[in-house]
Amino acid sequence: MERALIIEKLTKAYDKEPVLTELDLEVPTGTIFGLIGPNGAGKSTLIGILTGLLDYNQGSIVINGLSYNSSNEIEIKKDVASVLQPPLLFENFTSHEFVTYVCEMYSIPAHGLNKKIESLFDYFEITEFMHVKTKQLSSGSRKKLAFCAAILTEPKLLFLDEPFESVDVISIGRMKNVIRRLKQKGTTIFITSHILEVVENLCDDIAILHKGKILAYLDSATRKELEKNSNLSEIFEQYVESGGRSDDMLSWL
Ligand SMILES: Nc1ncnc2c1ncn2[C@@H]1O[C@H](COP(=O)(O)OP(=O)(O)OP(=O)(O)O)[C@@H](O)[C@H]1O
Repeated sequence: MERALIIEKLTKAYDKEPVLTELDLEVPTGTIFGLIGPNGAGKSTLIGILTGLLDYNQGSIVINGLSYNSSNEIEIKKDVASVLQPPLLFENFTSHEFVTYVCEMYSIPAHGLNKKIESLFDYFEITEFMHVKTKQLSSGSRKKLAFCAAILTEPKLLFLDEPFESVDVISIGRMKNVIRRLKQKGTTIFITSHILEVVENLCDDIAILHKGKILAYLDSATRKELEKNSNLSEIFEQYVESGGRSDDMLSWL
C-alpha cells in the first residue's frame, strides 16, 4: 500500500525536555487518519514538525514519496495544506484577501476561484465576513475560514489539528462532508481531535499518541475487533492509564 507519510524514529525536545521519542508512524495514501492522545501527548508538536513550522532533533520524514529536507521543502509544501490550532491567519487581511493570498502562494489559477470561494463561504455560513478583517472573527469562524483556505489549495495531504474545536455542530457536519469528498478525490487527511465520536465515525486508521510515542495503531481489522465490545472512548481509556486517579480524590467536592 502507498504511504502519504512515513515517519521513522522522530525525536523532538523542547529545551532538552523530550516530547516525541523515536516515533514511528505510517499513514496510507488516500485515507482519513486520526491521531488521538491525552493533553500534552505531542500531537500539535508533531503536526508543527510535519508542516515545517517546528524543527526536530532526529529521525526521518517522507511526505508523498519525498524525503523531507531543506532542499525539497518547497516542493513538498506545495502539495500540503494545514489548519493549525490556533489557526494561522493574517490578522489585517479580510477573509477574502486571506483566502486569495493563500491560493496565490499555492499558484492556484485565478480563473473560477471566486466562484469556489463564494460557494465555500456560503456552505460554511461565513459570507457576511467576506470583507471583514480576520482579527474580528469569532474562533469558530476563524477555524472555518482556515479550513476553506486549506481546501482551496487542493492539497494531496491535509493536516487538520483540532479542526472541530469551537465549531458548531452543523458546521462540523459540513466539514465532515467536505473531508469525505476530499478522500474520494484521493487526498490523504491527517486529523487530531479530542472529539472521539467524530474521529470514530470519520477516520479509517487511528493511532493513539501517549508520552511522545505511538501507543497503539488501530487499522481497520484491529478496530473492527476492538469495536465489537467497546467504543473509541473506552478503547482510548483502556490504552491510556488513569494512573490510579478516581472520583474519590474529589470526595471534598
Ligand atoms: N513552545 C514550547 N516550548 C516548550 N514546551 C512546549 C512548547 N510547546 C509545547 N510544549 C510542551 O510539549 C508537550 C506537547 O505539547 P503539544 O501541544 O504538542 O501536545 P498536544 O498533544 O497537542 O496537547 P493538547 O491535546 O493539549 O493540545 C507538552 O508538555 C507541552 O507543554
